[in-house]
Amino acid sequence: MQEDEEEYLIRKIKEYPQQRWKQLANRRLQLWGELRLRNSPRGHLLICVPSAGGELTSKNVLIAQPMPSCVDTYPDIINRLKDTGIFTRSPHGKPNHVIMNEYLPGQGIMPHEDGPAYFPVVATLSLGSHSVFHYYRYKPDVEGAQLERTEGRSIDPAPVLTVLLEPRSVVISERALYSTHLHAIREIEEDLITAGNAAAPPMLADLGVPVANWDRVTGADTIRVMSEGGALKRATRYSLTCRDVEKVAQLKAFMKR
Ligand SMILES: O=C(O)CCC(=O)C(=O)O
Ligand SMILES: [Fe+2]
Repeated sequence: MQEDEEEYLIRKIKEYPQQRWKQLANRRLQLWGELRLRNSPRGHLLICVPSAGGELTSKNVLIAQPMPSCVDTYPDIINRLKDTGIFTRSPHGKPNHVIMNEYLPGQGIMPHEDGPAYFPVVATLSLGSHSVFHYYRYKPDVEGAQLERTEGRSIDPAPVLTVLLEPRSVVISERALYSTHLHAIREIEEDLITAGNAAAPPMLADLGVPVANWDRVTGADTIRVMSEGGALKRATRYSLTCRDVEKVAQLKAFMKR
């Protein structure tokens, strides 16, 4: 994505009225697309309703909104993601659901799975600031324990993969990283990097984990910090997480009620 597109998108995201935003403890977000999600105690529960406008129904169901033009007209993120081929096998062949997140420096997102409501591919566009994204795995289940997918399972605190997300970049999570792993952004204001090279890649100084994509970063400052070490201060970051909601069966089931 180009800088002028990034600037435009950030301006549009910030222009949406206050009531479009849902304030969470550690970020705020807007939900867009054909379908909207409601949180449930078991994680993401899919609430499916046809695109009809309007707001909350008596059953506390959020009604869908059409995609905003800044993701499907200019810049045409939806079709550009479609053209990458990553959604070729998804039910609609392209994302139909976008979450816009805003993170201030020091804000992040706890380890979580995006869950089975979506086709297991998510494309995350970063705008305005870098961030550092970690993937985690669960610790092996205790023998004989019958545990739910996510509930009560402990997470191995050592990330299996750590990726530096540059502004205007997109990261795509799929397969095992989508289906069996968790992902998170730590709630810190800067990322301290130790100097690295091909023989010994740069690491996150406090975690001691390598930056997996260190040799693919493009920002001048970021390239310098990867080779010399140093701090990358986080600024306000916007992310667009784009997915295809898979469970059409759930949609039908809901509509019959
Ligand atoms: O903002 C991000 O990069 C990640 C957001 C996320 O994990 C989510 O919306 O499920
Ligand atoms: Fe997520």
